[in-house]
Order: sequence, then C-alpha cells, then structure tokens
Amino acid sequence: MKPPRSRSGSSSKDTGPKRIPGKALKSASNPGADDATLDSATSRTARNKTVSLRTARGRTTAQQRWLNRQLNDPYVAAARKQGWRSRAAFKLIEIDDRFKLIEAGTRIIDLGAAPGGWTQVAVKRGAKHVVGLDLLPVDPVAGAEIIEGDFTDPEMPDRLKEMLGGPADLVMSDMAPNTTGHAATDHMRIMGLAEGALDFAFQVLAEGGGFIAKVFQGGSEKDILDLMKIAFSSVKHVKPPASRKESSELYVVATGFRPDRLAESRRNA
Ligand SMILES: C[S@@+](CC[C@H](N)C(=O)[O-])C[C@H]1O[C@@H](n2cnc3c(N)ncnc32)[C@H](O)[C@@H]1O
Repeated sequence: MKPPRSRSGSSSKDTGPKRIPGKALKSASNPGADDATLDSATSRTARNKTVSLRTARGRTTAQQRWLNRQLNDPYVAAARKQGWRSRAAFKLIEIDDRFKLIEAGTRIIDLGAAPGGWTQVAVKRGAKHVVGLDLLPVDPVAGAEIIEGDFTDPEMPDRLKEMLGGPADLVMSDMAPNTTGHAATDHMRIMGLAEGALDFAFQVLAEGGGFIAKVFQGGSEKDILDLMKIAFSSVKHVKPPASRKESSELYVVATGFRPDRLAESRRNA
C-alpha cells in the first residue's frame, strides 16, 4: 500500500483566511456578531443579485443546477470573501459556537479534510495540533499537518496519534462519499463512513474527548446513536444553518468520551 503523504502546514502555498472571520464580521451595529453569521452585506448582495448563467450548453441539468446554486449561495460568497476554502467551514463555525469544542490546546483530527475549510477553522480557533486527512490532496494549511490517505487504513489511528503527540481531544468527520444519485445507496454509504469515523474516534480519543460526524436523517442512524450514547456523556443532533435545508444532512455531536463505559459494553456484548 502506498504510504500516506504527510505535508507540513508551513508552506508558502498556504491559502488560509486573509483575516480572522470573527473580526471581519463585527460591526458597530452588530458588535456581538462572530463568524457563525454571514457578513450581512454579502448576504444582502447575494439575495438581491441573482446571477444567471449565460449558457447551459454542454452542461447536464445537474451540473447547471449546481452552478446556479453556487453562484447564488451567500455562504459561497462569504467563504470566498473571508478566505475559507469551503462553504462547509461555516457549518463547523456554527457547530463550535454552540458546543465550544475547539479550545486553545485542543488536539484535533479532521477526517475528510479536503479542501481544508474545517482544518482552517480548527487552526483559527486556537487548536494546538490539527491533523487533516483526506483521500484527496489538500493544499497546506499553516498550523496544521495534512495527510493524504484513507482513514480506514489500519495504521492510520496510530499514525495520526503519533503526529498529534498524544490522543485526540476532538475527532471531526465531514466525510462524504461520491454520490450515486440513488438516495438509499448514498444514505448507506454516508452512514458507513460515520460508523467508521466513530470506530476510528474510539481508537484515538482521550477520555472526555468529543466527536462530530456528518450523518443523514434516516433508518440506520439508530445503531450508531445507541453506541454513541453508551460511549459519550452527551449526544446531540444539529442542523447548522449553513447546512442546506433541502439536504437531509445532519451532524451528530458527542462530548465527554467514556472509554470505561465503552469497554464495559463490549465486555457484555
Ligand atoms: C464534504 S468534503 C469535506 C469538506 C471539508 N470539511 C471542508 O470544510 O473543506 C468530504 C471529503 O471526505 C473525503 N473522504 C471520503 N471518504 C474518505 C476516506 N475513506 N478517507 C479519507 N477521506 C475521505 C472526500 O475525499 C472529501 O474530500
């Protein structure tokens, strides 16, 4: 198997945010605003100016729909303006504003990191060590380590722990499979990734640690939820405002990892 490529985040290629979003969004009229909300001017502009594509020639209907949505999405505009690599960055910002999972000194593993939005947020919010992993290459993020590889590689938990210099305080997974367009198949695949991420988290988390994973609303979620309720003190579902309403995507947020309870339930199984 090809060894995963590790990249340091100190490269000059880094394209991290040019300004701290929390600062950028504060204004006299909205002094309490932070990076969980959209810059109001960006939002207004995006609402008032619907951008139409001149031609759809050569594009499938799905591609055309995706492009139209991107061009008219205030989060896409705000991400570009604020220097986040993905609109998904806002989802983590919103989740973390609510749950306060990223603190100074936190050790974080970001599963499915490409193109790097969540990794950027983790670094900006003061995490001590951040390792981002993805099947795809990720441009360096200053302050983080990036590995190209598959999280299901059996060596990966130990390798990432070693890079962090100890167990993780937070494992976050925004992993998504390539979609097939067949809802049931896509659902099963994303839940498979979430289950895998949970198993991964069990191997790398410090006692008291947290876990965030993308899931979909639907049937098989219950199994993973039941297990999480045993292994963590608190388990909540959240649909951050940045998550598109029409998507059945949700995030599960678990805090207070209890390895003793997990071990006991496994002994009794
Ligand atoms: C929605 S994107 C993540 C976006 C990211 N949170 C951000 O803010 O930039 C999902 C990523 O999961 C990655 N992924 C899917 N399966 C994976 C696996 N088995 N191992 C590592 N990464 C995986 C995909 O390559 C994709 O880049």
